[in-house]
Amino acid sequence: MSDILKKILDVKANEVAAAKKVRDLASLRRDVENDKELRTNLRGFEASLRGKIAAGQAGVIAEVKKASPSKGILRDDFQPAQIAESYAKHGAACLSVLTDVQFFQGAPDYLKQARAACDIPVLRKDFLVDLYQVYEARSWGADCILLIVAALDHGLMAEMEACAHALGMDVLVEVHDADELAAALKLKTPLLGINNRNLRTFETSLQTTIGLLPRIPADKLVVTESGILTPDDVKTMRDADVHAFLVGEAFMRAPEPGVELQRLFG
Ligand SMILES: O=C(O)c1ccccc1NCC(=O)[C@H](O)[C@H](O)COP(=O)(O)O
Repeated sequence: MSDILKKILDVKANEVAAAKKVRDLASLRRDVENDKELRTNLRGFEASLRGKIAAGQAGVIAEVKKASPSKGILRDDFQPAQIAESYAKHGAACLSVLTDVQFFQGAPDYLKQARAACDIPVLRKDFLVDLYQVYEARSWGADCILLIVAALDHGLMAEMEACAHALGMDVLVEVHDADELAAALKLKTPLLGINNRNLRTFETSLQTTIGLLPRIPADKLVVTESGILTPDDVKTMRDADVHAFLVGEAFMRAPEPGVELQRLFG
């Protein structure tokens, strides 16, 4: 495991322990399961991606991310609601909102603000290490969670997936290599993210996605993540039959993120 991932996971374990002291898992779970609004107010993350792709378009998961460990601050004028509106207006299928505070300068409130400003589904983008965070995600309105194979014991990962599905959320499982892919394919979710960022060097290579494609069954929906910066990058992926994208930096650095989405994806 890379040093940065180790550091992030330590922080997450501490955050969960602190949150449980305020409200324990049983109580959070009860609140989420008994909230009628939360049981019904779901937007269908996978369905939104598939809808765009069926219409011949790219399924773009547009990220709301103020900063990152590799690049520092990406955007000074950071207004999650405005960014979300811009993405939705210019054709994003879904949003990805960073809720991590320490490393990405995200916040749970940003997820709530972004979701309230549009009608497209939202991914809680964070490093999930405990069932508690799955319930948290739904309590904040998330329609989908991210499970990172490199960060999780495989038994716990399956348990978190089952919990998310029981709450009506979709699950995006993320891999970086063939071993992680083998573990991800044991899950039920059809949403398979391939992250092009090497977590040791922070370098991105689209070959990470391309190289894993032959090992992926046809019923999986591949999402290529990280390092999509130009229309040529998009073309490379679409030529390889990859039509779903998770993009952050390229949009965050643009004056109007949604306009940049349209420029990259046409
Ligand atoms: O973005 C980082 O620097 C980073 C560092 C360590 C772990 C994860 C990291 N990023 C998470 C992501 O997956 C990206 O935010 C997402 O794929 C969008 O990538 P990009 O378009 O390159 O901003």
